[in-house]
Amino acid sequence: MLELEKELNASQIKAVTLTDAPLLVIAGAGSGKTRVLTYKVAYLLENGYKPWEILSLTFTNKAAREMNRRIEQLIGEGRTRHIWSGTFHSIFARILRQEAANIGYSPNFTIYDTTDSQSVIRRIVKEMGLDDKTYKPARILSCISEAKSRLVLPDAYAADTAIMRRNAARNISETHRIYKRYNELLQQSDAMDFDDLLLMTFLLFRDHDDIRRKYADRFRYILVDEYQDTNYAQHRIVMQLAPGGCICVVGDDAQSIYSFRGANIGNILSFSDQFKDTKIVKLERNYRSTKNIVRAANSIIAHNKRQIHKDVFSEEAEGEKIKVISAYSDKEEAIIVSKFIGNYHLRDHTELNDIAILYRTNAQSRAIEEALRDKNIPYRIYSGLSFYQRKEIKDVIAYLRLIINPHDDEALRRVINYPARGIGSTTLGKLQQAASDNGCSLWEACQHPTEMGADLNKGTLGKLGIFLQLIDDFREKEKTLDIVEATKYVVTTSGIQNDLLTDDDSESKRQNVDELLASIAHFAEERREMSGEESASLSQYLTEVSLLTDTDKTDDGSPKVTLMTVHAAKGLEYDTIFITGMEEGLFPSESHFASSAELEEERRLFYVAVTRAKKRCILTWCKNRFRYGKTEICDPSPFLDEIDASCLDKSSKTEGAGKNVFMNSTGSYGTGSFSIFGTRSSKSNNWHRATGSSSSGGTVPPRSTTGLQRLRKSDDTARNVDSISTPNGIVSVGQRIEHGRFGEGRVKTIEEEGSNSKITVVFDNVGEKKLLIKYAAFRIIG
Ligand SMILES: Nc1ncnc2c1ncn2[C@@H]1O[C@H](COP(=O)(O)OP(=O)(O)OP(=O)(O)O)[C@@H](O)[C@H]1O
Ligand SMILES: [Mg+2]
Repeated sequence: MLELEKELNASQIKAVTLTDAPLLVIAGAGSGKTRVLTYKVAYLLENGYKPWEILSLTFTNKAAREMNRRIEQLIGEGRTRHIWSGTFHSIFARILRQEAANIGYSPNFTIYDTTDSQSVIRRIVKEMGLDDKTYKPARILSCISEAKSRLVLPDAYAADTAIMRRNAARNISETHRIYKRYNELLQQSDAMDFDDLLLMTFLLFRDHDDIRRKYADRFRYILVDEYQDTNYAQHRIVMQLAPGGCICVVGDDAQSIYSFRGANIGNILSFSDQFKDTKIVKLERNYRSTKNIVRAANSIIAHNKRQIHKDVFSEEAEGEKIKVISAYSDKEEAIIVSKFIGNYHLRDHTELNDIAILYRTNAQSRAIEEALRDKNIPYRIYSGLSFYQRKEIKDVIAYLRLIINPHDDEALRRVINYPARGIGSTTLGKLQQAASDNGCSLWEACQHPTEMGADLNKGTLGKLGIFLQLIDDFREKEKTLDIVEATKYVVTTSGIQNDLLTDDDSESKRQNVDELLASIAHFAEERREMSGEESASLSQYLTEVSLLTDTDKTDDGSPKVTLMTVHAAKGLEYDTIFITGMEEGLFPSESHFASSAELEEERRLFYVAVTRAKKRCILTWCKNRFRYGKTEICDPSPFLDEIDASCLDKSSKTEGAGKNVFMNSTGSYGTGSFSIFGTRSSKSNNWHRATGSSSSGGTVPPRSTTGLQRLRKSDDTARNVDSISTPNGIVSVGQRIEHGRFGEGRVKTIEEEGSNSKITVVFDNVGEKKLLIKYAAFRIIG
């Protein structure tokens, strides 16, 4: 049974229980918006709604999973199984697959990533004889993406004089033609890009009212988190699906940070104009952060002119002041951060999982990673989708994509001659030309090259035939094997395995391919648990991978510091937050010179960063930063001066950092490895195994378990014991000790875990603390 009164305040309860009118919850950071959505879903389920009647749209798929987990804790296991929950993109991909035939696609259409899309544009620019320095793929793709997210189709694009004038001024006046051709080629390849997942859904519902009605009737209630970051297409689809206004959206205009991707703050501001009789609930109490952090955040956002005024307040403790620390260089900045972490972990027993390091750009992570590795501090990194962007992973996935959709030109181009099989670029060029002349996919051109005008010699035709047979064989196998077995078969039979085995430098690539297999197995398992499906399909897996967001990656959950961009941190919370690179031109980024609107967006981003912290926030900047291949002299961020001075720790605002760093001289603690992919990397899984080895640490044992590792593994298993030998003598449960800082206390439990053995002590003055024996400074007093 749900006990709302115990878990929510009055405004939150109102937001949860109000279901007979469109509802807009507009509230500051940490005020419980996501919590309201979670309880609201549980409330709906308790009040007669069926799971499949609820559509819950979140910013990441991980957030959706977490929400479901919490709901099950509240009202019982299995209750969320058939809820439609996930990101806009993943939910609409699912609907589009079901309805694909109505828009000229097959249910197995491919989702092109940015690299695929840019490669198509590159080909079109060449085909049209345009200058590739002016018509840069990234630039053109962003124009197309902007048009799609505003639901502007190629003809309307060409007819829009404002757009055409703007493009002419930028010397890209042919963009509308590229856009048109780009859509044709994607359709021919049975492929959609990310923006198509929204655009096509909109068109599907617009042009097939029966289908729109089917979904609008099915979803009796729609919930959307982070509404301030929806774009126009998403906003319109929501309107198509909720004509009756059975909808609740939550958001914070002060946290709108995706306008560069077409997000429109106006969607939240105009919500009540779009939905008649909208009720608005404001939440103003922040439950996440200390008073000091909330005050600091308020003082930052107050500098923005465009905002809905809110009085956000906290009833938590006053808390620590915010530290501002300057470093000489980015390298020193990273060392300082790592020392602070070591110290917080050892001295204050802050869990590594409760610490996050944020930065404005991914490039900043390198120096920080290095410093953490030096200190043997394990970390996970949410950055880009580096694992799935690796060549060996993309190669395997391209084969998988071809199995599902042989018309996927980009996948075919990638593997037609990998591993090398004598089909060179000249042949590919001829096939491409034939496909282009006949308006068909490359796959079709490969099937009938001669008929389609590709002049290939007999030898080449033979090689091409073998390749086609190989893919056909894979397609057959996929019907009978489960997805892990099917992928293994592809890796061996395609020749990839052999290629990686014969290359001496391929150890890490082989590990990555293993990791891919592990991720597929994990996916299948999760699918079984979550939806009760017997076996997951390859197509489902590929959809999931192509729609992963930065924070969606899972890992083994072992204690690690989290590294990510501020954008990726949206919606998350940690005890301790470091915000690094607080420099003019970096945060705020250079774009802010362009307009005051850009500066305000950067400021909202800073507001998001600070409001992730529950207890502690440390801001760092450096005087010299290595950027764009050279060392630049930096000024501190103007944002630092915008923070209410009473919220800052004055003593920390000093030159250099030495004074603030109180790490022991060796600085190193614990041992072990780190996650390099930020995903389920074999290395991250091995961290526990490596723990307890010599303090030089940091090297990763190979995957196979050697005798030594087995030994370490057993060393690693924690068990409760009555007494343990320590550098301070033998300590037993019940004994009294005196600790250097915490004073006197009684030993409650002892966990033996090799070099990670810990004692839990109930101190007379400071309560219970868990201490790592190897570092704990204490003496036995009775
Ligand atoms: N009534 C409440 N009682 C106890 N804890 C609460 C309450 N409301 C919210 N919280 C807690 O406060 C924290 C912030 O809540 P939540 O993440 O839902 O806020 P939010 O408004 O979604 O924040 P953001 O704007 O960053 O997305 C969470 O840890 C949540 O569990
Ligand atoms: Mg939230």
